[in-house]
Amino acid sequence: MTLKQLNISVGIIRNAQKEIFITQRDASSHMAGFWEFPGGKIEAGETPDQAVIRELQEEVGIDVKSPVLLKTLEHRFPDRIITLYFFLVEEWQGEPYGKEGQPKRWVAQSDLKEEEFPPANEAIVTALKNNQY
Ligand SMILES: Nc1nc2c([nH]c(=O)n2[C@@H]2O[C@H](COP(=O)(O)OP(=O)(O)OP(=O)(O)O)[C@@H](O)[C@H]2O)c(=O)[nH]1
Ligand SMILES: [Mg+2]
Repeated sequence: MTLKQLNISVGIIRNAQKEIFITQRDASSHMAGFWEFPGGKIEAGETPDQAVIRELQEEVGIDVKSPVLLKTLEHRFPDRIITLYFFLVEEWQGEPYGKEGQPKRWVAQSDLKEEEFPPANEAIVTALKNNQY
């Protein structure tokens, strides 16, 4: 079996109080029940920046301005290999909400918990908790 290769852009939406907006993955999805940074698959012909802007409009209803790429990493799951582009989003228009009905919350950056996120997020969550970004 050949592994699925996916390229994913996600947005770390951070407000002036250093809180981060996270959403919970649907029960029927890959990594169901885990919390995530909103985002999704980069489509053919799209750059990672374009994908994060589109995904955050579709999933949380905001217009992202100047996303900043913090880190790129590859993660191998049993059934797929994903390349993740993590963008810091500090400028946007609108108020983020769970546009697809997904649970959401704002969490202080220092209170993020690695175990609430998919395993590929571990390093970036640790770095955020330690105020490296
Ligand atoms: N959005 C998001 N996906 C993540 C994160 N960490 C992580 O491993 N993933 C994985 O990256 C992939 C993202 O796909 P997605 O389900 O959000 O894709 P999508 O929005 O395009 O959804 P769709 O397939 O319903 O169109 C999933 O396999 C998911 O488990 C994260 O922080 N945010
Ligand atoms: Mg998604």
